[in-house]
Amino acid sequence: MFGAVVVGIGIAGSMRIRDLLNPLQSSPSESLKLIGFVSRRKLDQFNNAKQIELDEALKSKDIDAAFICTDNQNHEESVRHFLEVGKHVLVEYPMALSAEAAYDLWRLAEQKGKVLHVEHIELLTEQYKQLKKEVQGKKLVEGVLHFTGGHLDENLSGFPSFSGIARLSWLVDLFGDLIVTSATREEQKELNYSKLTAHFLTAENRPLTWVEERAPGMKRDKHIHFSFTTGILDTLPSSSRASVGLFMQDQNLFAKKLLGQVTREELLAEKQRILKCIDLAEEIKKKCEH
Ligand SMILES: NC(=O)C1=CN([C@@H]2O[C@H](COP(=O)(O)OP(=O)(O)OC[C@H]3O[C@@H](n4cnc5c(N)ncnc54)[C@H](O)[C@@H]3O)[C@@H](O)[C@H]2O)C=CC1
Ligand SMILES: C=CC1=C(C)/C(=C/c2[nH]c(/C=C3N=C(/C=C4\NC(=O)C(C)=C4C=C)C(C)=C\3CCC(=O)O)c(CCC(=O)O)c2C)NC1=O
Repeated sequence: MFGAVVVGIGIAGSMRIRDLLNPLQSSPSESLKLIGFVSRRKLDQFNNAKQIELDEALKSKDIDAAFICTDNQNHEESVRHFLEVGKHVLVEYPMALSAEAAYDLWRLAEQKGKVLHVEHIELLTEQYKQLKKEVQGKKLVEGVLHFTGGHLDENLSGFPSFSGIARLSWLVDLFGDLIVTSATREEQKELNYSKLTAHFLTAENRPLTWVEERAPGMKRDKHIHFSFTTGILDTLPSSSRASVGLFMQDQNLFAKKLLGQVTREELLAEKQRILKCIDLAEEIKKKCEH
């Protein structure tokens, strides 16, 4: 059994507590046991889970793993604290808000011999799995991925190429290695309007564009326009809900890693994908700031 603590009780943290208390039957998640949660608010009890102080969680011999579900801005610090005291860590994406911090945290995890797992539920949705099937084997001519969503506080969420890393993760998982050719950022501060546009080239020199647009009240949505040599794909597959919740799927993956049931090759491929996306996010940020 691995004792677990959840840090940060917002949308993601609440779902983590729910899933830790109700693991999927006969799945690796049954090897995780919720010991308590850490929150800055005084909550005492949450779904029968017990609130504990951060210091206590870091010291506790009953806790083997921490689920970091705080705002992006806090990820680096929390991940570092728990790795330093020899705990395994699951962190919600993005793992950090700079490439330097991300590489540093992986090094620390390896030094300590602990699992560092970054949640990427955007790759686990039925819609994405279907999209991946539709794209597989096709040759890209050019493509656009346009995301819209509500306003995010950048002090908490970080630069949009990091808070929007799930879109980068789609593009890299679909089309392989990318290089950033240019990136711009448009902002109307008084309206909390923000639009990031990044241009890439694939390894086959095909152009890809990512737009991340946010404003108060803007609907959370994604649009694609992918031209292939065989035709155009401009609607995302409609998809049913996964029979196993996304956070539960992710928790199973983490538990499998703790149990040593994931091969070195798989671990390495995942780490490389995550760092590749973080590198792109960093590169986009730099280009926008120039
Ligand atoms: N909501 C979702 O569907 C998904 C969220 N995520 C990621 O999960 C993380 C959290 O997102 P949400 O739950 O949506 O945000 P949220 O704003 O609902 O929750 C964040 C919580 O962390 C708490 N917090 C911040 N700093 C803290 C600290 N130092 N100690 C203890 N608690 C602290 C905040 O008070 C808040 O309750 C983000 O990194 C986000 O990118 C990832 C995938 C999906
Ligand atoms: C209803 C308000 C709502 C909020 C505040 C919300 C927040 C939210 N959803 C996210 C991703 C995500 N959120 C979901 C799914 C959900 N997330 C949910 O909170 C719910 C209810 C679902 C279920 C449909 C998925 C699948 C992702 C991964 C990125 C994606 O594919 O869009 C993220 C991570 C950053 C990002 O990728 O943009 C945040 C902060 N999502 C919401 O839907």
